[in-house]
Parts: sequence; C-alpha cells; structure tokens
Amino acid sequence: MSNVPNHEVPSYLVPHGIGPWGVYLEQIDRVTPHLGSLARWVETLKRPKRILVVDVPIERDDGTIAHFEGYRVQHNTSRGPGKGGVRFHQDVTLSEVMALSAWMTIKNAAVNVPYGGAKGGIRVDPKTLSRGELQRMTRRYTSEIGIIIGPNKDIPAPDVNTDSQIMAWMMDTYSMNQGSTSSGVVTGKPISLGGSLGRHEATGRGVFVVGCEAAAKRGMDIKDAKVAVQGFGNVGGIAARLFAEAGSKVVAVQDHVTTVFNAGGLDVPALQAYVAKHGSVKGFEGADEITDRAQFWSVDCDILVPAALEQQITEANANHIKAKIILEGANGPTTPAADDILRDKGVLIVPDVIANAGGVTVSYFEWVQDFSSFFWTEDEINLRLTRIMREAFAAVWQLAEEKSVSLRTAAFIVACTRVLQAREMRGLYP
Ligand SMILES: NC(=O)C1=CN([C@@H]2O[C@H](COP(=O)(O)OP(=O)(O)OC[C@H]3O[C@@H](n4cnc5c(N)ncnc54)[C@H](O)[C@@H]3O)[C@@H](O)[C@H]2O)C=CC1
Ligand SMILES: O=C(O)CCC(=O)C(=O)O
Repeated sequence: MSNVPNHEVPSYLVPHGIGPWGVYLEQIDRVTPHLGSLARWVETLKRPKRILVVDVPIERDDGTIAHFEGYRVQHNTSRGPGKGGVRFHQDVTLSEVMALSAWMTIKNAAVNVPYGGAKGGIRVDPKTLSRGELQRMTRRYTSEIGIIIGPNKDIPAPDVNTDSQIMAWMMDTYSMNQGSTSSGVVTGKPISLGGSLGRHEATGRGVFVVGCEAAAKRGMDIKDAKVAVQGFGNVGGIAARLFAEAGSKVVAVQDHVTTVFNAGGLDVPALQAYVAKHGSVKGFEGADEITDRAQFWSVDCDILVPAALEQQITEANANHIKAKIILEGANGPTTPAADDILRDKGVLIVPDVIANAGGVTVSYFEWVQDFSSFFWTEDEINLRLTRIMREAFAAVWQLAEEKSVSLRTAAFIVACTRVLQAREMRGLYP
C-alpha cells in the first residue's frame, strides 16, 4: 500500500510567500470553522478545477516573433459555468490568476448569480503593443483558450487593461472558430454586439451602492464624505464620479504613475477627460501632486476605495489609514494581517466579493439578454443591480452581527456554504 496521503497538494498549489493565492487560502482557513459539516468538502475550494497555460505567439509589426504566457483558470463550476475577467498586465502570474478565479467563485456565490468562478490573463504590458499587435495577441489567446471557454462553459469579461474592444475581438475569434456568431461567449461587449447597457459602469456603481449602505450603517452622510480612490480606471473612475455626483469630495486619486490631491475636492469629470487624453492623472492642473506614493494611504478621508491591484493595503500602511470605511473595488487589495489591524482600529471593510460584484452581476444580465435576444432598458438594469447589491450587503451584514465576524468572513460563509452545498448535492460518482 502506498503511504501517499490522498490530500497531497500538487506543488503549483503551494503558495510562494503570501501572494494572492496565499491570501485566498488564509481567507478559506478563516471561514472553515464556520462551515459545519460542509467543512469536509473545503479542500475543493483550495484546488482549482482546471488550469490552462497557453503560449501566445504573435508576429510583431517589425517582423519579429514574440511569445507571451497566457492563462485561463476555472476554479469551480459547481453552481454553473465559469465566469470572470481577463487581465493583461506585466505582473500576471499563474498563482495570481488562480486567486482571482477563486475570488470569482466566492463573489458569484455571495451575490447568488448562477456561475462558478474563472479568470484569465496574459503576462504582457499592453502599452508596449501597437493596436494591431494587441488585436493579434488577443485573437491568438482566444483561440488557445477556445478549447475550454463557451457560453455554457466559461464566459470571460473585462478586467485590468481589457475593455469592450478586447471583448469584441474575443467574441469574433471564438465565433469564427465555431462557424456561427456566439455573442454569449463573453460579456462586457460593445452594445452593438449584444453588450448590456450599464455594464461599463456596473462595477463602479456597485461600489457606490454598497458605499451608501455602509455609510448609513456608520451614520455617515455621503454628501459630506471625503473620498480617496486608488486606481482611476473602469472601477475607480466610475466610483469616484458617482461619489462626486452624490456630493462627496473626492480628495485624492492615485494611479500607476502618481497621486493627485485637492482638499476641496477634485473635478472628477475633468480628471476623467484628462486621463482619457494623457493616460494618467499626472500633470492634471486642478490638483497638487503627491510624489511619495506611500503618502496616499495617510490622506485625510472618510471613505477609501482601493480599485487597482491586489495586496495594496498591508501591515506597512494599515495603521496610517484614516478612513472609517474601505470599499474594496479591486480584488484582493487587503492582506489578512492588514484586515486584523483595521478591524482593531474599528474600520469597516466592505470586502471585494461584495463591493465589486456589480460588474459580474450586470455581466449575468448581459448573458441572459444575449440568450433571449431581448434587451432591457438601462433603468431596469440599474434597478435590478441596486437591489441585488443591497440585498447581498444586508444579508452579509446580518450574518456578521449574528456571528460576530467581519463582513469578509460573513460573505465567505454565505458563499462557501452555497458552493459546497451544490458540491455535496451533485455528489461524487463513481
Ligand atoms: N472591470 C471590472 O468590471 C472589474 C474589475 N475589478 C477589479 O478592479 C480593479 C481595477 O480594475 P479596472 O478598473 O477594470 O482596471 P483598469 O485597467 O480600467 O484600471 C486600472 C487602474 O489602476 C491603476 N493602477 C495600476 N497599477 C497601479 C498601482 N500599482 N498603483 C495605483 N494604481 C494603479 C491604473 O493606472 C488604472 O487607473 C482590479 O483589481 C480588477 O480586478 C473587479 C470587479 C470587476
Ligand atoms: O464581469 C465578469 O464576468 C467578471 C468581472 C471580474 O473579472 C471581476 O468581478 O473580478
């Protein structure tokens, strides 16, 4: 008889230090004592169902050949097809995509959309590619992952550095390979190709909706709130705009280049227009520049919205944070150690798996609309989105109070229970 334990963990599942996958595993360890008899299935959540690593070769404009490493990870499909975005970034790694796919499983279950979790990415700085190279890389990647994606299998969407144009190329490539138009294979498409009204704004809108709920719980008036936002792209830019429209002062914005600050409140639409033209907030006239990046975290604000990358709020800066509420627009922006420091300081964190779930919620609406070929109005979409976000927040808030746990642990209890109940009901056969 072999002495190999049946739980031996493959080497690629062992986290290297406390990277995003390590953070996710620690979050699962924290929720496990709350799962009762379902805890016997918890190993399922620590092992992605399917991992695909692909070589993405393209011919560059100068005739040379470049190779990029691409990934698609389907973490779990117990509750439905895989679902989650595609990221183009120079720091993308397999273990990061594993974590992002796992957070999709948790998020989709936390807001009860009928999906499992998946995520993809290519390790590339898209700013170094021409438009033609970007299109060739996107199409080659789509062909390579085409063996595991599909409207009923796994449905990609935008994430960092990907947008509706990338989704259009992905949809077209998949459709060409299938021989018929398949609009439901990706979400976040242009409206003219079966995209949904409201999807572009949905993640930022969801952040704003739960921000209003959290502020009400803390007795804070959004109209007087000072807001600081890290990341001024799709999520951060739109969340900032909605807070400003509601009367809040957006006092600081940090992007990949620098930080801009205005104690009286930045002109958010003007900043968005500036970034659309110049690619960064750097040089915006209606603000002072803060050159020391670390200082962003000690800005005087009531609400902090990390909306860039993972592991931004750490032991190193958590103690400096002045905000009373943190809305996680990004996936995985807070390490478990920082979570503990902020809890002890009394800071309310609305976790990513609730706070940024507006995007996948409207992606779900898009997918439903594509299947029925019947499209809803923007008002209908925003009303349904707002209802789902408020209900998810309320359910998690109530459970957190009942069990005296953080909103993150409560969201994980709700989500892991749904995923593992589905797993148990489906059973193992033979
Ligand atoms: N796009 C979507 O629908 C969803 C996105 N998210 C998450 O939100 C976050 C942001 O995504 P998007 O807004 O879509 O990306 P994006 O590509 O539209 O914008 C990213 C922003 O982050 C900034 N940034 C990049 N590196 C930075 C750094 N080191 N420090 C400060 N800022 C930095 C960029 O300058 C840019 O402003 C990611 O964590 C993503 O996974 C979560 C749910 C849905
Ligand atoms: O809209 C989607 O399918 C997923 C968006 C995403 O990648 C995320 O929620 O992190």
